[in-house]
Amino acid sequence: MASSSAPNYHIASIPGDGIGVDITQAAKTVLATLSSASQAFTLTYTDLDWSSFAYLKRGYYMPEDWATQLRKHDAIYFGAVGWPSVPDHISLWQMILPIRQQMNQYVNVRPTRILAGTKSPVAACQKDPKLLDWVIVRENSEGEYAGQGGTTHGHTKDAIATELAIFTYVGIERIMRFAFEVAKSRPRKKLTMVTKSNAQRHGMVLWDKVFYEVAEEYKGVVEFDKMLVDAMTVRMVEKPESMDTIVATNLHADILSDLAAALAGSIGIAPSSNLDPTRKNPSMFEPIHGSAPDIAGKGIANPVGAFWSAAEMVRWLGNGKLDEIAEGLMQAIANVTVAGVKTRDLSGEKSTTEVTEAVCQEIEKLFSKP
Ligand SMILES: NC(=O)c1ccc[n+]([C@@H]2O[C@H](COP(=O)([O-])OP(=O)(O)OC[C@H]3O[C@@H](n4cnc5c(N)ncnc54)[C@H](O)[C@@H]3O)[C@@H](O)[C@H]2O)c1
Ligand SMILES: O=C(O)C[C@@H](O)C(=O)O
Ligand SMILES: [K+]
Ligand SMILES: [Mn+2]
Repeated sequence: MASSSAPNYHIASIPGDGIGVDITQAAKTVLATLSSASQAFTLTYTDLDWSSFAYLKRGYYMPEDWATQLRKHDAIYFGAVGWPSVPDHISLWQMILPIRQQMNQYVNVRPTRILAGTKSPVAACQKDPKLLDWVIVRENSEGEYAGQGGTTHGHTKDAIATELAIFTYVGIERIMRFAFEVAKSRPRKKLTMVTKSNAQRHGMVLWDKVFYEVAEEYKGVVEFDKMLVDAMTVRMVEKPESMDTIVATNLHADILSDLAAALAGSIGIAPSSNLDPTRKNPSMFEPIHGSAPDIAGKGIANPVGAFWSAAEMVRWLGNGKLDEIAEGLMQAIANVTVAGVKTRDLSGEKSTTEVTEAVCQEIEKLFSKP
């Protein structure tokens, strides 16, 4: 039992589809152990069956009052959405993207580093895993994800379809400011801005301009530079140590964060925090990966990205008061990977459940009082 002074948080749990269900279950098990072992917080869940399965059965992902329901919670824990029997743009636009937009989660923080006991495909990082330690700050509300565009004559060969990339001064300024603050809070105090302003001459030019305006305020405090997104992929592979915090548009950061995860060893370890920095709406925590239909139901999904996301949720909820508890969970994960208890994507042979149990045991050891 947690001590009576421990804060209780209300969590909306949305496992979603495929391995989203397995890894959410695993994360809840680990969070329950963290709660009882640390006695520092408790969680109360609302389990929401918003999924592609439910959509196929009843015709909608989320009920009409979904936003009101979510706003009753302190945070949202999300698994993944998407299933082959529903077009991917339907599942994304009926669940994850409206949540990110309407909950004002305009920042998506995606840290990447090489976990102890795991191997990067980058040769230099195999010798020195510390070379790769990044935080990608993804703009989470605009760009190609603004939802503007349309199709006419869609049923004929005269079809026309547009996808408008939207960039606003306000949207760019707030993400740049957030990214500079992240960079400033980290030991290396370094920010790399990713762009494509050579080809995209309107939105991306505004993106660059606002970046340099905000940068003026951080001169001498944060070191900063600019990369075109195509060259960025090369730099990530060849000079990982030359970067620390990275800020990129919604689409660019979506792509770069999958690459970052693969360079760190596996897509299965990477977390993300969809944040409303104003704290007026619940923020949402989820691994960056999807529902992985190819391995769903096999019990082999790597739960580490879900655990790391859970650690970030605890950190966010505590707002400075639960950092040590979140670090404890990260330490428990590292102890487990170092011991070789890993899923197949990390060249191990353990199941989701075995990794989960091992992390719970480590949590209990770390927090047990002498
Ligand atoms: N935020 C989200 O919910 C989200 C994110 C990405 C993709 N999706 C959706 O998920 C579905 C599948 O997309 P996809 O295949 O492009 O991407 P994916 O991330 O689901 O899978 C890509 C590859 O990585 C592997 N993988 C992913 N997570 C893993 C884990 N935890 N452990 C071990 N292996 C893992 C998968 O087996 C697959 O081979 C689509 O419907 C897509 O729209 C949703
Ligand atoms: O944002 C997206 O495009 C969905 C998914 O790929 C993600 O990274 O969350
Ligand atoms: K996800
Ligand atoms: Mn993605």
